[in-house]
Amino acid sequence: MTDMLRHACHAIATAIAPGPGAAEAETPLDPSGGDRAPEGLVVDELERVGSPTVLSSLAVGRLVCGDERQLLVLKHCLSASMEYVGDRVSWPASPTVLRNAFFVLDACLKCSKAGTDLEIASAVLRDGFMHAPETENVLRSCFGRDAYAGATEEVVRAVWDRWSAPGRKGFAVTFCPAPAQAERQEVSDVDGGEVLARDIEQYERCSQQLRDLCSWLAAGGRDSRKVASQVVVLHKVLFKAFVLDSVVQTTMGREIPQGVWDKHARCQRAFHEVLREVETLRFSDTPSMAKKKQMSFRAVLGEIKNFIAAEDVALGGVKYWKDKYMAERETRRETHEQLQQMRGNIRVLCRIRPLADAASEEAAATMPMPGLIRLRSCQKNRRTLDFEYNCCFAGDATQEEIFREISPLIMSFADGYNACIFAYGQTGSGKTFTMQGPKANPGVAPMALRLLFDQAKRSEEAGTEKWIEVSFLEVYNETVRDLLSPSPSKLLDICTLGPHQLGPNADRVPGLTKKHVASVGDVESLIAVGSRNRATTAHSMNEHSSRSHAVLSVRYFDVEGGETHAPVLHLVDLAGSERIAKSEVKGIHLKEAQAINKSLSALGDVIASLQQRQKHVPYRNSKLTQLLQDSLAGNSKVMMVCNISPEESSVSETASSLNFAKRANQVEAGQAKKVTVAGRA
Ligand SMILES: Nc1ncnc2c1ncn2[C@@H]1O[C@H](COP(=O)(O)OP(=O)(O)OP(=O)(O)O)[C@@H](O)[C@H]1O
Repeated sequence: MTDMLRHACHAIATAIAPGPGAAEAETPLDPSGGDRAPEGLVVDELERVGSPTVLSSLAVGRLVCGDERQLLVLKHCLSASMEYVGDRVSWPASPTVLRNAFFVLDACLKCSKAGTDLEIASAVLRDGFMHAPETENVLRSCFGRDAYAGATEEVVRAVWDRWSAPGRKGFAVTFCPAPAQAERQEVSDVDGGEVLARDIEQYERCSQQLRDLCSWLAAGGRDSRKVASQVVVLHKVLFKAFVLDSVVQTTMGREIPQGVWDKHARCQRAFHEVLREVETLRFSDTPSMAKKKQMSFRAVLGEIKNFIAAEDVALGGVKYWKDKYMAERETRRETHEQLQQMRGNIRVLCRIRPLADAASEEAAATMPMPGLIRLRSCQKNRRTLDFEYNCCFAGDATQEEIFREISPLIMSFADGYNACIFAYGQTGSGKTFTMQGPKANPGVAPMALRLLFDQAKRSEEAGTEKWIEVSFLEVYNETVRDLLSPSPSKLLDICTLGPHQLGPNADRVPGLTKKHVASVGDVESLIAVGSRNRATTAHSMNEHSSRSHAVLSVRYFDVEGGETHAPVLHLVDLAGSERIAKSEVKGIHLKEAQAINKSLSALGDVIASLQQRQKHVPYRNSKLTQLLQDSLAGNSKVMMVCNISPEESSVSETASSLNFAKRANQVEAGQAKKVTVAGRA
């Protein structure tokens, strides 16, 4: 065993088996460490050991121990070594990493045991040792050092020749030992304090790593289930570099210079190239793969979020990181959407109502960044709770912005799929405002119908026949009332058949009035009539509190190619849950409040059993769940609008609504199918 190897093994033993006596260990490496997948091992060690010297020594140790699965280990160790060489090891003043990296190559070439090592070395040279400014610098330096004479020099020359082979794009340099001195000087200057120059090198290195990943994917990595973890690792490297940068800039009290912004943009582009590459490899074809990818994003986003939270990255860094977070979040959001569609999840949209009295109170529910709702506790310890959703709106969001998020669902309904949108939330949180809205500022229902009429008009111009029917009912004190009937107090029954037993032509509520509507004006007048008939009352928390759950159902008939599609859209404005002690209701209103809370709790039980995929789902426990069972049991695209109040006095109700929304979002109802009926219902 050479001195160099003894030194390497000693370092490995110290790093891998810390503890009494470890430092004196003479045995180089426990080969059983190789039981894990090579990539995992390197990544783990990189995280845990965190020392480039030890890491490159690890490569040496593994090589000499004759581990059969060395190719990937070598590749990773080499790239890790290069990373550190290019990053912050001031070579050639810190030659250990370099020496070890080349020792690996050298040993591979020299040692011809059964040809394996030679093959590995050739493979590393052929595929693994990619051209990058840093590796080029390393090679250049080797020519100028006596220590790398002999076999290593041959390796270096082999790599060089491969890089400079005719036809190789972007590599027009011819080797000459002299520039090595100049390069060395340049790098020393970088280490001497040229932060920006170092940064550029760092970013370019990251970009190069990303490009290498692309090559790796294209060269066969596509079969590997490790692609996701590779992306995450590189992503982390990239972001750590960015954060370091921001911290340095910020703590130096400087503005982030334009060059750094440009680098960020470059690296981001490189990262997106990799993502596209991953896409073209159809990595997200199956739900399980899509889920993996989504988890990768989540890991990265979590990391960024932590960085943003860190006080170090105050000032200028924060803006940068917020932008970064938003860009990444958008990518993740798209993946998440795809995944949710594949699984038929109940989608969730959260909306914070504006403060009722903004002048005298500070909001306890805020949206510090897109997709994140932060709840500040009113307790003494002032804890905060974070809730993440794909789609959140702060108090200043307009009705149009909310509808923009919902309109794809309405289009899908017009395309033949059942849909259900229900507004959930504490009393006074803005459900009716969101679903119906005042005349001058219409909400989801009027806007959805306007869109449907536009759609119907366009299709009719193209020669297909459409017509729309609406019905409007309420569930009040566990009774069903027809809000469009001339005698709205007449009670109706709900069909007791199970969710999959009811035919597409059948009505869940037989005898319910259905009105054919020809224009938005028709619908608005019907909604006005129904709303007047709806039970509302005033209590301490809302002047016009709805005391019932209201369901506006729209059936959209579409005759196309001899087939009639007649999907149903339910627009549900639930009554608000309330703490009876807080709303101070008595008598009949107390009974109403109890009925509302009971039915909402039945809805909670249904959601919980759907989420846990229980065999029995207790739809029959309330009129509300009996009515919604067709939508919740699958075959319908469902969206929940979770309305929340921002006041500090509502924090516990808000937390419970947000938790409910989380559970609802986890319900996978399965993919909805187009609804076809035999004829006009
Ligand atoms: N986004 C908003 N912008 C402006 N005002 C709003 C908004 N959301 C709600 N409000 C106002 O807050 C009050 C309560 O809203 P709303 O009646 O819609 O609540 P709710 O959740 O339907 O209550 P309940 O369950 O008691 O019926 C209303 O005066 C409404 O105009």
